[in-house]
Amino acid sequence: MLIIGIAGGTGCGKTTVVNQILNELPEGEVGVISQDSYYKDTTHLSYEERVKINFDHPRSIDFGLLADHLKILKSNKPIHQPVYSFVKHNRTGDTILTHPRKVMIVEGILILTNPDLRKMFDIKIFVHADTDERLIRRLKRDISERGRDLDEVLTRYQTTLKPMHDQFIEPMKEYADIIIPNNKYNTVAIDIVKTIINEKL
Ligand SMILES: Nc1ncnc2c1ncn2[C@@H]1O[C@H](COP(=O)(O)OP(=O)(O)O)[C@@H](O)[C@H]1O
Ligand SMILES: Nc1ccn([C@@H]2O[C@H](COP(=O)(O)O)[C@@H](O)[C@H]2O)c(=O)n1
Repeated sequence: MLIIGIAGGTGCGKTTVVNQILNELPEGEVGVISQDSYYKDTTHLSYEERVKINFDHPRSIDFGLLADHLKILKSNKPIHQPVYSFVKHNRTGDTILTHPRKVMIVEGILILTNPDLRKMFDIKIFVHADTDERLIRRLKRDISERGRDLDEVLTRYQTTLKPMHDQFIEPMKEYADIIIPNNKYNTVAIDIVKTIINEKL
């Protein structure tokens, strides 16, 4: 199994890059795990308490469970990937049965901050988009898809998102094997990653 880690700040285009990679590759050969599925279970907290969580700090992620799941997949067994709700700020209680594939892609803002995970990735990719571009994309996406308003996104951006990005996410470029510039759609970089994957399939 080839495990590819794709990191980068919120709105840089990780999910889009993953979908572009999957597009045209043989169905059922490449699997995806999202770090978002591994936000810690916060059922014991009220909604008001959950809203205040710093979701851009590594401690918000259950990296132990994520690493365990990757090990299980590596041993050719399926996992139950939790489903996360950005509206409820919590896991839904549902899971998605995720089967091992020849290539597994793990994507998320903080996945390169965890040394155990870093060791498991055969290829580490960092997707870069400029800060203003990411904020614009995030604003549009969170308002249209994640049930947020302008004030919520901007307040979260100023209080946690930007400081956490500068402290934890941007420095992870150092560990990347490949950095994909993604201010514009980058078909050349996507084709290179697809070629690497096709060699493995
Ligand atoms: N290269 C790009 N140019 C313009 N818009 C993009 C680009 N990549 C992604 N987007 C858009 O930006 C938003 C955030 O992208 P997404 O892939 O969800 O980012 P991430 O997963 O890194 O948070 C989405 O609405 C997506 O359509
Ligand atoms: N309940 C939550 C959980 C996370 N976030 C934000 O999601 C971002 C990471 O997801 P991407 O798809 O953008 O990579 C992260 O910056 C968190 O702030 C949230 O808003 N609410």
